[in-house]
Amino acid sequence: MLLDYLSLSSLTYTLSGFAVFFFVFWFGMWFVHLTAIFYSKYKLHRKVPLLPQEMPYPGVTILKPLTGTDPNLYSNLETFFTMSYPKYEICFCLEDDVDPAVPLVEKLCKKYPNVDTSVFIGGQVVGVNPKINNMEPGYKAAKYELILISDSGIRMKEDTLLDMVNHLKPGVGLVHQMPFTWDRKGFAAALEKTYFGTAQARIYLAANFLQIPCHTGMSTLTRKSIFDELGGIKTFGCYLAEDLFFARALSELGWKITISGQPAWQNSGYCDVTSFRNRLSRWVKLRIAMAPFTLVCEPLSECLILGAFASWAASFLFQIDPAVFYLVHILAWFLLDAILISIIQNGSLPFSKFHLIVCWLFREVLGPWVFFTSIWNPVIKWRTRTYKLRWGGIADEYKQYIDV
Ligand SMILES: CCCCCCCC/C=C\CCCCCCCC(=O)N[C@@H](CO)[C@H](O)/C=C/CCCCCCCCCCCCC
Ligand SMILES: O=c1ccn([C@@H]2O[C@H](COP(=O)(O)OP(=O)(O)O[C@H]3OC[C@@H](O)[C@H](O)[C@H]3O)[C@@H](O)[C@H]2O)c(=O)[nH]1
Repeated sequence: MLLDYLSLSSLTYTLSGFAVFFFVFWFGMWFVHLTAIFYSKYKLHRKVPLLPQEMPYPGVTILKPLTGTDPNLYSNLETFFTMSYPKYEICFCLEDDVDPAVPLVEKLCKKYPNVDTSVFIGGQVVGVNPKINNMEPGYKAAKYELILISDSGIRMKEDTLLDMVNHLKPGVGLVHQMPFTWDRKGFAAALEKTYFGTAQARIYLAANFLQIPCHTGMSTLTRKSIFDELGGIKTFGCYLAEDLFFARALSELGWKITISGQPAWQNSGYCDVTSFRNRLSRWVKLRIAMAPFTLVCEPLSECLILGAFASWAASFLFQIDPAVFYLVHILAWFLLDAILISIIQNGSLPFSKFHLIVCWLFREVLGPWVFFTSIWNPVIKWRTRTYKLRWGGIADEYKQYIDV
């Protein structure tokens, strides 16, 4: 009898402990939502102020790693030639001279002879990260103290570089653009925009507000002297997630990190649900290897999963109807996400509210599914190569993978 009573009370205590934990986490996520909304409102899409006339704009070396082409590559690259910034050079880095991007680059260099450009072919193997290997020769030849690393799918507005440089205040060592997308047509494009404008933006903004290194390296402005102090970009060649390791190293040196006023306008010409899913899966694997706490926190921070646990906790602790709680939770989460994406878009979305609901629901189901299917397989495919990740984030090339 006494034993029954004791085991019952210890079960009750254990369940109460779990219920309290889920409830606290649930409250924490509303804090993340609100932080992201207020911070995005404060930080994004501010008018770019010009530097005072007596302060000349610093020169910027743009490193553009390219491998292969896509239907939007030419127009995306062209936006780098038409930026309104007084002093910059573009270093195109290509893996080999038969790369289909070579003729596009040559055509653009001919069309804009006044823009300072150089082309580096062949890269240099300094590690496993193919992007770093590709950029190494361009990095070594960089003329200017400021370096912008800009991925192939990125599109610039006329004042994007100006905006980024303006954010590189004294003490700031890294300015990055929060991933978002340029307006494109189709379901996959709407899905991508919804993901980058809600689930990812929420954590990205909250982490950056709290100065927790959370940086995706698709558009990164930094100082060459910092890279040099850390041994050059080759120091990060052993990682596939060179972006996060660089951000961490730089903040350990005491530099600040900030996001710029414009998000990154990703505009890859290949936009389909499968490649999007594969990219998310690659990123999940990187995150788990680099920040193992995401193994628990990431699925738990998903709307549908957290809602289920919080509904149970609410019914256990306060006898609230779990079905009603769950529905209200999902509705409130969606509304806050809708507010966030509209702030980041800074104008009307290129799809209807109905499409937003569909994409949002699809993403909310896709997110946990991608997560759980990714954790079982440590093999990572990135473009033409395959890698295996070790705990801590160091990668080994697995084998040459033939198909893209
Ligand atoms: C009650 C608070 C709960 C907070 C839970 C947070 C769980 C983390 C969930 C999702 C992580 C999303 C990360 C967003 C962007 C990452 C994109 C990405 O993977 N990029 C890689 C490739 O470029 C890159 O190498 C990795 C970058 C960053 C990974 C850092 C992960 C840790 C983020 C921690 C954020 C904590 C926020 C806390 C707010 C209170
Ligand atoms: O084999 C490769 C793969 C990629 N790259 C270049 O690296 C850049 C990013 O490649 P993708 O667009 O395929 O990949 P992602 O958008 O997922 O990259 C992102 O995640 C991984 C990080 O290391 C990157 O810094 C980040 O930008 C592109 O400019 C691409 O041309 C290479 O030069 N060689």
